[in-house]
Amino acid sequence: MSKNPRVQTKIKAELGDNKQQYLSIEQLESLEYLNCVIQEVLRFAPPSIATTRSVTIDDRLPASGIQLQKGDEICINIFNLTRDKRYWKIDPDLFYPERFQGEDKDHHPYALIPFGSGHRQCIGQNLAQLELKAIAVRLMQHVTFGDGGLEVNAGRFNSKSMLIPKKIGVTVTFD
Ligand code: HEM
Repeated sequence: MSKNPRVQTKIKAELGDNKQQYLSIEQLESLEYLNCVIQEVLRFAPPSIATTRSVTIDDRLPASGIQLQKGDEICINIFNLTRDKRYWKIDPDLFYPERFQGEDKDHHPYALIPFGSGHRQCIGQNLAQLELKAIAVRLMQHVTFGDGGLEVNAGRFNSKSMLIPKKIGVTVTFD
């Protein structure tokens, strides 16, 4: 957000006159641009960078022909999928929420799986997204984030199984 004042301005514009009050779940759900921003945050910096699956039968990957054995553990790299240029029309290294309103609206369903997929997908994903929206709205109703400068706000990530911001130093201005 601190590096994208344009995005903050658009969220604030979408909030319109809702500058003070708590919003209902229905109101939060109706904020289309905010929804794109949340999707873009989860794409650009997926908190879980990977998930795993156990192979239950001997199988072969159709495209590459790679042989899988029953009992193998497969790591599905959620982060790499979000940055794979084969699956995104707009440069995936760009933070650009509008992609979900246009060129990347119909992206491959498995190119963006921050909560996993299938019958072991995240049980808390709707709660998590609602919380993210509520927090983002409360912040955007009251403050604007600014770039704290290259030294403290260089971005980047540390990652093991979770993606942790490396250098985030922002200014906070009360509107
Ligand atoms: C931004 C927040 C969150 C992210 C990015 C996230 C991500 C994930 C991912 C990637 C998985 C593995 C899914 C798979 O392998 O297909 C998972 C599983 C799970 N998550 Fe979350 N999660 C979040 C929030 C939550 C919350 C708020 C809860 C509970 C209220 C929750 C509960 C669970 C549980 C119980 C599982 C295991 C499901 C199973 O194995 O059947 N998560 N989550």
